[in-house]
Amino acid sequence: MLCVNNLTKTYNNKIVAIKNLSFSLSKNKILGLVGPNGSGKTTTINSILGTIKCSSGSILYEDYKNDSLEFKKKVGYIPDDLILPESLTGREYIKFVLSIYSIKKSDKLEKLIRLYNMQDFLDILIKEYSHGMKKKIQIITAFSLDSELIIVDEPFRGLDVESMIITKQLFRGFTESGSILLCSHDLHLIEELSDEVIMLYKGDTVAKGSSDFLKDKFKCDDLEQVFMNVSMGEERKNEIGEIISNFNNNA
Ligand SMILES: Nc1ncnc2c1ncn2[C@@H]1O[C@H](COP(=O)(O)OP(=O)(O)OP(=O)(O)O)[C@@H](O)[C@H]1O
Repeated sequence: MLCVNNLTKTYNNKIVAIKNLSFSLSKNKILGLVGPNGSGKTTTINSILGTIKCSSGSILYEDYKNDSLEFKKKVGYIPDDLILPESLTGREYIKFVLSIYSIKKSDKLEKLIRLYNMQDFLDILIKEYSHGMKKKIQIITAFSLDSELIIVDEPFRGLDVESMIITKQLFRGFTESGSILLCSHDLHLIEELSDEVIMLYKGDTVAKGSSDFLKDKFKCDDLEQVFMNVSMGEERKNEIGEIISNFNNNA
């Protein structure tokens, strides 16, 4: 189980990017992390991964701190950015990452390659890949490792319809033994996949619970409406409504 307790991060410019965030993510669950631009999602992910130091709070996976080797073995990550070594082929890249984790042979790898239909592209340089192919290589690599929890940031961006369907099924299948922290601006996907959702706004946790709980609590039909409720004031909602309704008028 991942336990984040009172996570706070203040950057050097005094911006408090995340305030007292607490949650736990247990095995077999998908937790959706959402919020407008600048609400603290990346800060949260980077703090969990230990790539930035939090100002206060604690982050544990089981009993392991996030700077431990055990934590890094158990917690995987698929970033939103397509930062990949462009001068390697897909096969070389996967082999390189597996070697970092001392994995000589992954039974899952061949299945994942076939799942994403990437067998004919593995010996091509990554710089020649399309956006979606890069994303697929990131997903294939991450799911080839022995991680128990995978943090995924906008995993569907750039994927074609078939790959999106496959990825959703892969995520659900993965939770038979593991867990996923899913960060996305796509609230329909978040609602479809997540057991629990955390909504951030300017670093604060403004909503937390299952989609059904949140829809009930805020008397909304879907998570987009909940999001509008918790991350926009009435004034902003009215302003948007007014601009849209007058958009095609010359007035
Ligand atoms: N390295 C940094 N130094 C100073 N301030 C930062 C730094 N990184 C982020 N911030 C600030 O922290 C706040 C949260 O940023 P963060 O990147 O975590 O948001 P986010 O929810 O991931 O946004 P987005 O949806 O745009 O990716 C913002 O106000 C941002 O300007």
